[in-house]
Amino acid sequence: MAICGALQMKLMTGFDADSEKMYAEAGTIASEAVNNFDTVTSVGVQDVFMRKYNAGFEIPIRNGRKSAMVAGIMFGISEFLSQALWAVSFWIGSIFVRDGFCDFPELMTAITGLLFAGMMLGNASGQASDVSKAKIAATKIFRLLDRESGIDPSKKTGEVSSFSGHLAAEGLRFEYPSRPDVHVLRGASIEVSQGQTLALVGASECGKSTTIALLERFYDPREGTIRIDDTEIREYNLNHLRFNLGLVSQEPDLFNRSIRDNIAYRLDHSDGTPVTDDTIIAAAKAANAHSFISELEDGYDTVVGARGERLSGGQRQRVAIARALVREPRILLLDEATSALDAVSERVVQDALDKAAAERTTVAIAHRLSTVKNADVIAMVSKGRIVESGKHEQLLRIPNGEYANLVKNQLNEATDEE
Ligand SMILES: Nc1ncnc2c1ncn2[C@@H]1O[C@H](COP(=O)(O)OP(=O)(O)OP(=O)(O)O)[C@@H](O)[C@H]1O
Repeated sequence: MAICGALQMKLMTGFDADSEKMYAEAGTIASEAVNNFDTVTSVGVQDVFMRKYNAGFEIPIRNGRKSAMVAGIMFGISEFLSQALWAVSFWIGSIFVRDGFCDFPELMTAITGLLFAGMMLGNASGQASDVSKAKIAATKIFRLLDRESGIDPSKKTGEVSSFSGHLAAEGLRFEYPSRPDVHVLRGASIEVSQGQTLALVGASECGKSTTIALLERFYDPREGTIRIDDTEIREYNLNHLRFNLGLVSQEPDLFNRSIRDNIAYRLDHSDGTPVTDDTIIAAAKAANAHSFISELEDGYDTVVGARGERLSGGQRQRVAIARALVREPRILLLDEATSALDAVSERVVQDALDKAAAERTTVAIAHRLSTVKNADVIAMVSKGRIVESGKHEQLLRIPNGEYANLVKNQLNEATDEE
């Protein structure tokens, strides 16, 4: 019976592991469809997602049948053995009593002991499928728990209340862990002095957002250093580092809470003291958000909905800017902060960003030349390297330069559109 149980567990571990993988994939498809509900319905691909989702269950169903078959056969064998044990024990026992080896009470004591042990073993083998599932789940959990990140958020040293804002990155080389063969950054170096604006420009996928991700320490570079105020960013306490960098990205994440909470969000949690209304309003004013917030029926108490769905793109972005500014960071990171907006919203948001950048060190990724032209330094990124850097006019003078070509192309596109 114990052998049956062990065999059942061994066979079913393989089936269950495959099924677990397929369930996870089907779950990913379902959550993609739900999270992108608007896109999925507007392009009418619900059926495609349904088919993919159903296809995800083909292997688990097949495995489920095999697994039920194995469990059934093994259960049958172990039940048969347990009943056979009764029969054989009574048969042999009766011979022992007949030949005088033992009396009847001794026989019953031995048989009861034997049979109960057998039944317990049989029951245990019935749990084999649960044991194999628990083994798979526990392996995943322990693998996750044993993983050590090189980026330690619990490090207590390196606390910093504010930066002065000098930023320098040198020789950055980086590949994403999920795609180690793709060399995203191949020795990129940038420097921006306190209070200046650096614009990162370049073709799609050349590594601009990745540079911002490294500055925020979402990842560490494989090679190279990033220094803020002449200290390597690995030396800073991670929370303090991020707290002092104001990040505004293309699609801001707003929480399904009031505008006030969304602006004050991280400050409330950092030292436990709530942010005053004056501070929130000052940040909203600096982000050109105060007037539209005041016009809402519930003002700063307006709940914005999941991911800010009750606000327009431009309004969401201005709340995100206010959230970045309320902490008064000395360094602002703008990752295509206006590229998802229409022309009118873009102007209002850009105006807010220009105001915010005026007193701060700013690293901005932007596609539109009107946004980058006035930057103190423009860095042209190409295939993971900075190939040109300087002011707009300087870069335009480089014969056949990449930035000059980019400008020419954008001007041609603008003329074609007219
Ligand atoms: N999380 C990730 N995992 C794996 N690869 C990624 C990840 N994020 C980006 N990449 C890859 O890294 C490369 C650089 O991406 P990155 O977003 O830095 O480019 P970018 O210059 O900002 O592009 P764009 O202007 O289109 O936003 C791309 O090939 C991209 O597919």
